[in-house]
Formats: sequence, C-alpha cells, structure tokens
Amino acid sequence: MSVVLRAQGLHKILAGDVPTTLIKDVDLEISAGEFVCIMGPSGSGKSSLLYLLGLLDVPTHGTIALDGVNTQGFNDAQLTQLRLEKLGFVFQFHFLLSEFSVLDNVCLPMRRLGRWPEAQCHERAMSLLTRLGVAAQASKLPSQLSGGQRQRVAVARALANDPLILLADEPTGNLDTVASANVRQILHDLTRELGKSVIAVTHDPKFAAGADRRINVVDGQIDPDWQPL
Ligand SMILES: Nc1ncnc2c1ncn2[C@@H]1O[C@H](COP(=O)(O)OP(=O)(O)OP(=O)(O)O)[C@@H](O)[C@H]1O
Repeated sequence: MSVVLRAQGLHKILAGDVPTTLIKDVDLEISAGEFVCIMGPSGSGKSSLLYLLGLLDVPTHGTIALDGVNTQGFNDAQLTQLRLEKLGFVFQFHFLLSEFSVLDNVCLPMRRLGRWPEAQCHERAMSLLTRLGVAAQASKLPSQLSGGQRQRVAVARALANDPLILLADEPTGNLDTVASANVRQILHDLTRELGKSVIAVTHDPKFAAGADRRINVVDGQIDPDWQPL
C-alpha cells in the first residue's frame, strides 16, 4: 500500500512565559485508502495533531510529507494550495457559509481550485449531494437544513475536490443519535467506495469500531502500547 501521508518527529510547542508542548515525537504513516481514528482523553492533543497533519498548523519541529511532497518550509500560500488539492475537512460544526446555497457551498472549493469548468462543478456537486442524500436541498440555504443534513453537505464539500485524504474532527460530535449514526455510516461507506484515506478524531467507539486502525494520543504522544478493545 502506498503511503499518502508521512509525519516524522512532529513537535508542537507553544511559545510563552512557560512554553507548552502540545505534540511531541509523533511519527505516523497513513496508507492510501486507510481509515484511521485518533482517540484519547480530552485535552490530550488529538485536534492539535489533526491540525498539523491537515497542514492547518505548522509543527515547531518535524516534517510532514503529503503525497510524497515534503511540506517543510512551505509558506501559507503553498500550504493552502496543497490543502485545496489533496485534503478535505469535516469539523464538529459544519462551517457552511450561511449566505450561499447548499449547491454553492459545495461548488466553492472547486471554483477556488479551478480544476473543473463551472458546468462540471455543478455536475460534481449534484452528484455528491445525491450520494449523500441531500440533493433535494441543493437550492436551500444551510439554515433551512437539519443538523444531520448540514453535516452531510459538509461531507460533500470536503469531497468536492476529490481529495486524497479526508480529515475529520469529531464529525458526529454535534449530532443527535440518529443523525450521528447516519453520518457515521456515510463516512465509512462512501470514503471506502471512493478509496479515500480518512484520519478522524473521535470519542465515539462506534465510529472507531469501523476503522482500519485506532491510535491513542496521551499527553501529546501516540501511546505505543495501547491496544484497542
Ligand atoms: N492555541 C492554544 N493555546 C493554548 N493552549 C492550547 C492551544 N491549543 C490547544 N491548547 C491546549 O492543548 C491541549 C490539547 O488540546 P487539543 O484540542 O488538541 O486536545 P483534544 O485531545 O483534541 O481535546 P478534546 O478531546 O477535548 O477536543 C489542551 O490542554 C488545550 O487546552
């Protein structure tokens, strides 16, 4: 299996009167099509690690290679471009743009990347919304959707640019039980069907149960001795 993301010697230290170490000594490889869940106690550094892996934050030391590209020394514009091309994000809160329709929310990252002409952006967006069961909501505003529908649109948006890796931070954390089960199922089934790698932070044992690999973060480090139940 080819490696799509390789993190080596990651450290994240916050400067201050007393420097705080958020992440230390993390080495991690993610294979193509692999579904990995990051688990661990609250405040252990799971989101901090995900933000580093997703190039939303820059490590104090260490390197991250994405699809064979070493990102060390990249400036903001280069990191943004690489994220746009290779990564999709789903957060606990949907972060859809409230003044844009559902369809436009999914088209926006495609327009930004410029890989497809406008007609194809629409076609791709509608196809994703259909697969996620929210095509009927395409012309609505996010405020007119239920929480579960909004999160499904957020998944469609994350997949819009056909990313190599989908990164998710507590994607079912803000949903009721039924919507949570639905989004969980979709994330597992659709990403496998599309052959995406997934890195997901979760507290949800049901979500983690379907993963290929579960890692436990404790005090900013991957616990090498941890055995999932
Ligand atoms: N920008 C920051 N400034 C100061 N402290 C921070 C910052 N970002 C994170 N922290 C601290 O770093 C630690 C790890 O935070 P992080 O959000 O990564 O944990 P987590 O494992 O994702 O937690 P949770 O499961 O509660 O979401 C926490 O103690 C948090 O308060």
